[in-house]
Amino acid sequence: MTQMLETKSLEFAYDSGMKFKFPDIFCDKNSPLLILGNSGSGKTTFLNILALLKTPYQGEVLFSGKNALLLNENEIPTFRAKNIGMIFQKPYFVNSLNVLDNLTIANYLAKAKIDKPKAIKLADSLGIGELLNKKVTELSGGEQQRVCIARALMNTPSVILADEPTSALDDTNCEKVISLLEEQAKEANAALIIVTHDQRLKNRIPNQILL
Ligand SMILES: Nc1ncnc2c1ncn2[C@@H]1O[C@H](COP(=O)(O)OP(=O)(O)OP(=O)(O)O)[C@@H](O)[C@H]1O
Repeated sequence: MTQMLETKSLEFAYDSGMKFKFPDIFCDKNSPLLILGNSGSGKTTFLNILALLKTPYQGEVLFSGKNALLLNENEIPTFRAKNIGMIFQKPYFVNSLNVLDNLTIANYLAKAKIDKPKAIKLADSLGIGELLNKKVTELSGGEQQRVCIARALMNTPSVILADEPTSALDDTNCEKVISLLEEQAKEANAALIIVTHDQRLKNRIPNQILL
C-alpha cells in the first residue's frame, strides 16, 4: 500500500554546519504518528522539511508515492497550500484581518475558490463560530490555536502537521486539542503527524518515532 506520507534517507544541514540524519517515516490516514525527541533533536527542523519549508541536501519526501522535493520552486507554495495543513508552535496570522478572513486566506494561497461555508462549518465544529468577525488579536491563546487548526483544514489537506500543539496546555486542554486534531484528521481523511516532547501524548498515540 502507498503511504500518504513517507520519507527516505533525509539529511539536512544548517548553514552553521549542524547536520541531521532523520529516520524514515511512514504515515497513512488511519494511523497518526508522533515524533518525539529532546529539545534540540531536530523535531521542528524535520517538520519543516515535511512541510517543504526547508530543503534537505539528500533524501525524498513522498506524498502518495510522489517525491515532492522534485517539484520546482514555483510549484511548491501551491502544492503546500493544497496538500499540507500546518499548525505551527506559535500561531501566525494577518492581524489586520478578522478570523473568517484568516481562514479563507488559506483558499487564496491554494489558488482555490474562497469557501466561506467551509470556514463557518469548521469554526462551528471547533467551538469558535461566534468569533468569526473578531480580530485575531482579540482572541485568547486557546482560541487562536483553534483558528490555526481550522485554517490548517480549510483545503482538506492530505497531511496535517502539528508542531507542539499541546506543550503549553494544562491536562484538560491538552486532551481537548488532541481529540480535536484526531477527529478533524479522521473527518478530512488526512494523515496526522505531531511533533512534541509532551509525554502525555505518548500513551495516546502508539505510533511513535524518536529523533
Ligand atoms: N536557522 C537555524 N540555523 C542554525 N541552527 C538552527 C536553526 N534553527 C534551528 N537550529 C538548531 O538546530 C537544532 C534543532 O532545532 P529544532 O528547532 O529543529 O529542534 P527541536 O527538537 O524542535 O527543539 P525544541 O523541542 O526545543 O523545539 C537546535 O540545536 C537549533 O539551535
